Amino acid sequence: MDLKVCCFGYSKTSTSLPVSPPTPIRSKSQASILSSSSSSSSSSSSSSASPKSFFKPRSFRSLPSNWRSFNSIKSQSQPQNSSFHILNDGFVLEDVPHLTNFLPDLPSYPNPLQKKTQSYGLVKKTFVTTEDVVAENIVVQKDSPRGVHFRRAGPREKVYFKSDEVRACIVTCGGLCPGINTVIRELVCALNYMYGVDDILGIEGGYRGFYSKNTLTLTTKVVNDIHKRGGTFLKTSRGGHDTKKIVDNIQDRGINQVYIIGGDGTQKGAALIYKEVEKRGLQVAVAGIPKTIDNDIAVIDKSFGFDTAVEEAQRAIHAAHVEVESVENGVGIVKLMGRYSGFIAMYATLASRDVDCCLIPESPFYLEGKGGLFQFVEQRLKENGHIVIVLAEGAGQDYVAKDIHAAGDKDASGNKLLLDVGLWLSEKFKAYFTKGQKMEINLKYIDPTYMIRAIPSNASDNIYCTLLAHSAVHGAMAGYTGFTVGPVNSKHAYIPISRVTEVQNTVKLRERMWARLLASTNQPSFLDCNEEQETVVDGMTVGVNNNGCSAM
Ligand SMILES: Nc1ncnc2c1ncn2[C@@H]1O[C@H](COP(=O)(O)OP(=O)(O)OP(=O)(O)O)[C@@H](O)[C@H]1O
Ligand SMILES: O=P(O)(O)OC[C@H]1O[C@](O)(CO)[C@@H](O)[C@@H]1O
Ligand SMILES: [Mg+2]
Repeated sequence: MDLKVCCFGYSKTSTSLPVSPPTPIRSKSQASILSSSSSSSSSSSSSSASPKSFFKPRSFRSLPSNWRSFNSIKSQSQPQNSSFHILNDGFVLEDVPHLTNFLPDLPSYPNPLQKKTQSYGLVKKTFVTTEDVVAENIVVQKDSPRGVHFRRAGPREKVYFKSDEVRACIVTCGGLCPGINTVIRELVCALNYMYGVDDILGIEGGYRGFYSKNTLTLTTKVVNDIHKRGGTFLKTSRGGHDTKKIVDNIQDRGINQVYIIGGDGTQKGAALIYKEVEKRGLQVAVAGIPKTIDNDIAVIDKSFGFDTAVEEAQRAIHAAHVEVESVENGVGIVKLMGRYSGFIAMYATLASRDVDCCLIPESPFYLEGKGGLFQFVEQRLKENGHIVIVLAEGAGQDYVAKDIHAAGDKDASGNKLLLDVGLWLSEKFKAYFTKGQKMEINLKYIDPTYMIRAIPSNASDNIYCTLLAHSAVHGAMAGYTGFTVGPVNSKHAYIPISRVTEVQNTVKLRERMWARLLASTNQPSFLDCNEEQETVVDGMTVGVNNNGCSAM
């Protein structure tokens, strides 16, 4: 047989996973707690319907002569908590867990979308099959291995929940982002309109809300207008993740589908909840929906709200440009969000064309001397009479901390609290130009960070949020769990949570987008041009020749 199947983290078979005996039922949890011995009036047995029999070897090409070693593929990404299915032509499926992995006798039912009266009645191919996958890399070389794939998101022929036995909950955690309310609204509508679920709870105030607050009842009527508002209808918080208390609460309330909207920290919390649910043998699907204004979540094309944020940032940049154009030696500084990732700053700069210089966390800069920021600003002021600088809030943090001897404080989730680099830079410019009597400058510092984050999502983000919500609901109803949804090369996929939390998405200085930005602003790269030396770029040490170009 020419099929290689490899599993990491847990076994795909049911034998190696402990399944807890049924625990006493306290509320609606009857449907939520199924032991391996449970049986019910299933329309089909899970052993044939469960997604274990996918990717039959006959569906794939035979071994190419220059097939690279299994290890090289495995080492590209090796999630702790997902299973790999590797075929010998270099095809890798990074699969997401399924409830039948630890509840092998779980009954399945025909998907209610099969009814012709439902919204999907006319769709040519209603259901995504077990063989539909999404490729992580679409730029490939001839004869290169087929690489990593994820399961395509969408409705499945069989579901593992009866509609009237679903008790779903939704929680939002971490910072705000345009579009959260749209996701909440669309989760409720998708559950209700497509799957006939009418028992949906809102967990208020982030993870801590599971154990410290009463729930809200969410109906399509309650959420009808919330997408028109910024923020989160369910409120949010940082800190307060206590896996045991959260899962106790899920169990006590009889919740069997958990939709978790949040950033990288939230997704790490979701992975822990999934693991605990699995340990307890509960029929609870855990679905993560990635949210981050910083666009710092790996694997997915981009995060929802990002487009809206970039669009809104234009308004601030435009205001800065108008201000500095109208005075002599105008210096405009606009600070945008981006703790470790400068995507908003980079895209807003590229979109605007009014920006002379963009500073991001990934690209260290310096002020004094040849190739430094002071020299560049002075030159642009002499040439144009004004300059606009866009600054991601996480840029130059080490530089600032060293300069002002700041201690590294943290927020409730353990994230480093940032120093105000915009204020710091403003003072530095004033000291250099005005106090140093070089020239009188007119400095305007604009900090629109929270204004950008607090607005409702724009049209394209609204559509994106709808797709995310639908994908999450289809996945949970189909029995998938411990997954995150998101577009990979513009096709929505189910991605193992661990895969999106192991690294952060950052701007890569050695990729083309940053080069496009440098070409567009014609700003310095801040690589030291004076001598041949080594510098750290994208976490790698590279040689830099005396033109400031990478020598590798
Ligand atoms: N490593 C972790 N393990 C478990 N829970 C975590 C972890 N990191 C963060 N959390 C929890 O996730 C929630 C949100 O985390 P955090 O404040 O870091 O925001 P986030 O989800 O990363 O979103 P963003 O950074 O985009 O605002 C908090 O309740 C926090 O306790
Ligand atoms: O002040 P808060 O709400 O903690 O959020 C600030 C942080 O949240 C983020 O928007 C990420 O969600 C960062 O860009 C920012 O540093
Ligand atoms: Mg985060």
